[in-house]
Amino acid sequence: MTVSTAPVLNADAVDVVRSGKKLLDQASMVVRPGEHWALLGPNGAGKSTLLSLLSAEQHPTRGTVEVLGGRLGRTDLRELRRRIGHVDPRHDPRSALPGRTVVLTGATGTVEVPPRWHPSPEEQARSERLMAMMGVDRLRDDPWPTLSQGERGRFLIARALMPRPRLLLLDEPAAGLDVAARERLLTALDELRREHPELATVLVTHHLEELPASTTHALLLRAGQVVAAGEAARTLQSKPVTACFDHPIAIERRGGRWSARADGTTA
Ligand SMILES: Nc1ncnc2c1ncn2[C@@H]1O[C@H](COP(=O)(O)OP(=O)(O)OP(=O)(O)O)[C@@H](O)[C@H]1O
Repeated sequence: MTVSTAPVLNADAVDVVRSGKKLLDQASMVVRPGEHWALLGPNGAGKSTLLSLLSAEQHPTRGTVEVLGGRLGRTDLRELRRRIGHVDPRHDPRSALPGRTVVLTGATGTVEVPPRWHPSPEEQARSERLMAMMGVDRLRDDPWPTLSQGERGRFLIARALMPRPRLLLLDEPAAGLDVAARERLLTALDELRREHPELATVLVTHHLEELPASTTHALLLRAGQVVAAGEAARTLQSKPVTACFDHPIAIERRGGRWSARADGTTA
């Protein structure tokens, strides 16, 4: 089997200007199948803005963005969005859907269940498999409002995987999780990446501790500009991270995972 190396994402010299303010300034990023990118930067750096382009929700003001071979501005964004797995922590169904139904809405790309829509037996079976993989099958009947943040996060990853996306975008998936829930989530992401070697992912976070060991690449953003981008082993180093956060930060990598602390402090 030949594995395609054509980029899954290709943003080239992108500017985003809103209300006269440059939110992204000549930002470029290329993501290939099997790569797992971390998108890091301080508050207001432009991470969400970049993610909104990669998820085909916004157009750039200048520059070009290609997602799964479709050029923003020349492609039907709704059709494109259906092919992207997007884990958005703000996902908020209006009705108290059980967790299993929220997963099924990944097949329709909608927040609620469309009228008169019924899942096929294949969709039903896939949703069951994905809930089991994410370790939430025992919570399948629990209504969404009663689920904890960590449980919702895992349901949302299962939901995002329903259309078998080649690209999975994760917006701060570990935010607000306790340490055990975070570790379970990161282990599940490592396993997911092992089981689907062609899947590409982009994970946004403020915290290096929230990066799975399977992270292969990183892009550091500051004030809308790319400070560093490339292989994680080279990019997630004290010097570029210090420049990105404008604060002396020492990075350590142990057992594949990263940690950060203010430089110059004693342990
Ligand atoms: N529509 C808009 N008009 C003007 N400024 C905006 C608009 N949307 C976002 N901004 C500003 O753009 C900057 C980048 O925002 P963005 O949400 O992309 O940053 P972020 O890196 O995701 O931040 P955080 O880590 O705090 O979530 C911020 O200063 C924000 O206030």
